[in-house]
Amino acid sequence: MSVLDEIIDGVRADLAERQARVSLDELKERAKKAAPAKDGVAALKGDGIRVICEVKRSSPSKGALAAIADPAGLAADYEAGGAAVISVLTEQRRFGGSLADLEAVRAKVDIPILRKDFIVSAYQLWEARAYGADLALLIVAALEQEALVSLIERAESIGLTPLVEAHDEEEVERAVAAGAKIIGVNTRDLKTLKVDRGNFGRVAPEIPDHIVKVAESGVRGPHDLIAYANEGADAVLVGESLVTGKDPKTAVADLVAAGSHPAIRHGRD
Ligand SMILES: O=P(O)(O)OC[C@@H](O)[C@@H](O)c1c[nH]c2ccccc12
Repeated sequence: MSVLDEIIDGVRADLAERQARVSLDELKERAKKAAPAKDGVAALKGDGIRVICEVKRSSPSKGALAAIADPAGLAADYEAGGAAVISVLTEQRRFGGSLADLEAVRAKVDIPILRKDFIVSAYQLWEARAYGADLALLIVAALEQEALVSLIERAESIGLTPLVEAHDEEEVERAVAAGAKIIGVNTRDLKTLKVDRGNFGRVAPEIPDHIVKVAESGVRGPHDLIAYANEGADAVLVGESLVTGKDPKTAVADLVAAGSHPAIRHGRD
């Protein structure tokens, strides 16, 4: 069984527990009371390279990264540094996240929020909306094509923008065929957990121009952002280097400044 399969088994068990506690109708009621979702595509497209900053306590590959006693405070620092979107990991077993983190971050920041989890059912999309997310991650490798198509449709119908994660050319093809408007290429293989930054440059050319391209994982600082940008990224998703560094606000500001440099735009046009 791959790491991804193991994670999804745990996610399904936790999901069954929540479903037994909170009915879908209750969740829908709560989602109706949430502020309308913000436009995820608009947040990630435009001048400069947009930076998505992640609230991430631990990972299957590295174990504990940072305690993050105050996820909302960290997210506020990200926002102050110029983040375009905050990513909140809500998976509990391997990443140490929760819906409570999502709720706390929502109460503190105004920019769009991505629910980062292993979404396998519409119930989790309703949860995302009910706890204030604007975007939701859908991982191609975790879903049959039919499920991917229907979760993209369902996400959009409730106002969520799906960020569809692919790892290779074949998964990009599936994401495009399923109607993704934003595709993230994860340079970490979720089956082996290895990061190969070169993967973005190989896979990104397969993504049609009208689709927003996000480079995920392995950004240690501005030089990695610039490399991804020169390979066509509209945005980067950064977790570990921000949560393990000393000053997340300055680290984000440095990334945003690097991503605003005119030379990058020039290289891309
Ligand atoms: O911590 P990093 O290397 O900066 O990576 C962030 C993000 O890309 C990574 O957390 C991630 C990408 N796709 C995922 C899917 C599930 C869980 C986590 C992820």
